Amino acid sequence: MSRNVSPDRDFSSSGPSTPRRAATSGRPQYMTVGSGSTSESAARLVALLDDDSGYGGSIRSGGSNGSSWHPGLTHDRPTPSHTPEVTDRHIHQGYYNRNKTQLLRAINEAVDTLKDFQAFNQDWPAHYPSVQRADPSEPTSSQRSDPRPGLHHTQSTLDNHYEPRGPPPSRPGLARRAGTSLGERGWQPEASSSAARPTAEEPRLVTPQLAQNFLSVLNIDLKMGGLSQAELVHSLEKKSIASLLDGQIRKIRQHLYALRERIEDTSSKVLVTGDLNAGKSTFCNALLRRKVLPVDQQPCTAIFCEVLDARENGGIEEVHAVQIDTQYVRDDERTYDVYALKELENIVTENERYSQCKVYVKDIRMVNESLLNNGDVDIALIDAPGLNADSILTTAVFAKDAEIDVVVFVVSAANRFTQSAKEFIFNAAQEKAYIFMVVNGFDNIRDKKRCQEKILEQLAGLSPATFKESSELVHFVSSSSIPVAPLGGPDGPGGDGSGGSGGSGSGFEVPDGDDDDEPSGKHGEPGSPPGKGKGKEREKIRDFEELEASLRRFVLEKRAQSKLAPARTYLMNVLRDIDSLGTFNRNIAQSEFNRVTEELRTLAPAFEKSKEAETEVSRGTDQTIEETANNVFTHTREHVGSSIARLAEHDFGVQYPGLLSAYSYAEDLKAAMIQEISDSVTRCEQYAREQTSDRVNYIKSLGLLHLGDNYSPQIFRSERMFIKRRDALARQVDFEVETLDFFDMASLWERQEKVAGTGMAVTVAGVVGTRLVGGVGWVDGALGAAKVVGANNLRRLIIPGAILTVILGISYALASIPRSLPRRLSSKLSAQLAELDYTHKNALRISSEVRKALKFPAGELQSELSRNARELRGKKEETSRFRDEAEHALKYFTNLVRKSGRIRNVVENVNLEGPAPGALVV
Ligand SMILES: Nc1nc2c(ncn2[C@@H]2O[C@H](COP(=O)(O)OP(=O)(O)OP(=O)(O)O)[C@@H](O)[C@H]2O)c(=O)[nH]1
Repeated sequence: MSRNVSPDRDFSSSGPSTPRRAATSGRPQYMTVGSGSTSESAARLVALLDDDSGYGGSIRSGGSNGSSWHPGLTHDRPTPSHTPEVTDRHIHQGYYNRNKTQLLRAINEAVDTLKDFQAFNQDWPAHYPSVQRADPSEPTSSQRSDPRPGLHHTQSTLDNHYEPRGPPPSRPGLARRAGTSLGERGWQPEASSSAARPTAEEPRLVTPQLAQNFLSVLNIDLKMGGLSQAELVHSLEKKSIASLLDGQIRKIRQHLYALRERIEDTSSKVLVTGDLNAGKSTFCNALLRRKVLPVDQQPCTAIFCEVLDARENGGIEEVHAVQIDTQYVRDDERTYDVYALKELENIVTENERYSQCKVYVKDIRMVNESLLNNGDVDIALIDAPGLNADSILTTAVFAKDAEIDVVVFVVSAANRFTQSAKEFIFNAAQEKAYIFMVVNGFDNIRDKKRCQEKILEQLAGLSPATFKESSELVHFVSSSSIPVAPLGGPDGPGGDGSGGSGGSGSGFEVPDGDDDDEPSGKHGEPGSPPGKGKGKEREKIRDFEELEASLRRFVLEKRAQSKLAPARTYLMNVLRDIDSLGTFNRNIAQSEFNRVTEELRTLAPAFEKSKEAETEVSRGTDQTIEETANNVFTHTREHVGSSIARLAEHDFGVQYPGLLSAYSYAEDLKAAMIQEISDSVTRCEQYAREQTSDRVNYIKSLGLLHLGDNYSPQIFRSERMFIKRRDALARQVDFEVETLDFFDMASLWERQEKVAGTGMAVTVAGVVGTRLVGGVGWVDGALGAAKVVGANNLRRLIIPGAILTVILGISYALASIPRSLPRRLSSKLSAQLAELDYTHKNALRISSEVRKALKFPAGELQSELSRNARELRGKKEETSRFRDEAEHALKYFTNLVRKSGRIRNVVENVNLEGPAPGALVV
């Protein structure tokens, strides 16, 4: 094994770990390892450094003596030539830009759509699907509540003829917004703006299985009080759901903004990770062609080091060490400590104080060569600590970060995949699918073919996708073979040349030319033939350049996937959810529109009919009331009047006990007469009751006719009529039985005349003969008798006759008490009743009670009908409003579905795959 160095480089003066400075010239120094001749790339790099890089100008041009490092990064760098690789990159970039533009446009449209949706959701709370509860028979809260709260109040009874009815029959619900079953069980829509309305039947829409997949990003996360989401959706007010949905949409919008920002960000992050001491830092330095990160044979990198273009830091090269638990903000110096680049070595071991450091360095390479700043995308390299039990988790988390576009895994060719490496790759492969593999230290391997086979064999199991693309993604290189400029520049103070294991000491370090496959680490051993070493060296550099080209392609391609794919996926989810929710709501709006339109079709005539019924019933009941009251009035007058009139003839069944008890007889008779009058009134009342009951039933029948089952009048109790305003005849009638009442003077007088005539006739009969017989009246008889008997005889007859007459009269009067007393009493009673206006008053009382009794159901029916008409009017107006709303919602959601579909088509057509990695390289 020999170490061959370029003859024009002086490296003998210092060992590999000693900082080197060009001994003889001021121009950038470098060392090369190998056959002794400069490799093509190294030569190009040297030429570049000498002529173009702005390292302070070429020493040949006699400019600066090169004592200071002036990476003229602010100078224009030459436009790269259109090599196939560049063309490939441009094509990739073209794909990327087109996809990026399409996605950005789609994001903006989606954001606008979501904003609209939020606004619409305020007016028309969107329906949100929920899984129906297990027991459909269980009433919903809305079903539990009375659909007619207004009817629950106790109706104050105006009259005690009526009893409050039982619970009202259920009335058809008012117009409500409810979805229509779309088929399968499991889902049901919720009412929206009609949130307070009862939802008698909540249709199911899709199966619970589908429900789980229904919404992904618009899914409202409801985790409260141990209730399931479905239960919560049920228990929450529709407005609450709408506001939760609003919150969710806001979050989605924010996420879309973040994605948009990330898409617009032209930088890309590459995480370089791998086993301890696998050569990660060496690899990063090789990519940068500058010894930026400290390299040590002992594990040294303890924190994440992100290498960024110094232009992002105002062109200043420095290290920002970010303290643990601090969020790095470049513009806020409080979030980090500033160090010079050369101090990086001390910082990277500092994992007690710092969590990461940002290393701002100037790019020394041409646009077409640089990975860091290649003209298309600014790449930030992140050198991770070597994997071990402690760091594996942190690195895995880091690798999963959405900001990481590409994971480069550095594996030692000699050690192959360790357990930590396997674990990491296996996990990262789930996330990233492709991992860029750098099998480093390949120069140390003697049986390269076997090593390659072994590595690929292991990789096949760890990341099949990467294995499949291994020609593009797996590279066997020797990072330490790549010439790197020292930290301070090729001739700067930091150029210690330790980047290559066999670094020789000039400002630019070219590692040793190990041409042996032995895993020996014996770099730079002298003795190898110079030609062989040179060829091998060139080969290593070529291998590395191929790696760089692949990595650039991979970064560009993966950037598309890592930046655009999450946006695309998320956007697709958002749009799918908008579509699902839009379709769900559109269908509900459609069915609601159909339902309310149909409802309106029947409501209009029902409303007209209700108005007609109101008038008709009003007229009908008024007439009935009047007729019935008049009928009862007339009946009462007639009946009571005739009872009074027939009092004298009425057999009250009161026995005349004789003269001695005549007075009590008279009292009994009087009471019986009063009773009879009262009875006649009672009969009239009974008649009135019957008439009223009949008419109440008639009114009820009218109610049933017009209101159907919705009509539930109070129960009429006819026996409760006339309770308050009873007839109080006994108390009103006030007359004493007088002696004269026992004698009917008129009839008595008439009778006496008859008796006197008879006596005279008897007296003179024998005298005057038959002449007297034909006499009609006692006066005639007397005159006749006077003529016959003669005046003297007659005078003698008068006294006994008169006595006889008186006796007869008295005895007659006494005997006729049972006949004359009723007459007398009845006429006295009649007179008093007439004075009291008894008949009329009772007729009025009874008929007015009838009127009142009938007015209640009539009024009740009337108010029911008015309420019904009012309700129908309200329902009609409300239904019209719902129809307008539903129509508006239908239009909105139809548009929403159409729009989300259109945006989705655009997003779907964003093909992130592009051409296969390297496919375009001819
Ligand atoms: N022969 C040979 N040695 C290498 C190669 N790459 C790195 N080395 C050496 O391997 C040792 C470790 O290199 P580093 O770059 O520090 O490794 P690392 O993975 O960054 O180490 P940690 O971050 O501390 O885990 C150094 O001595 C390097 O010179 C290579 O390709 N070939």
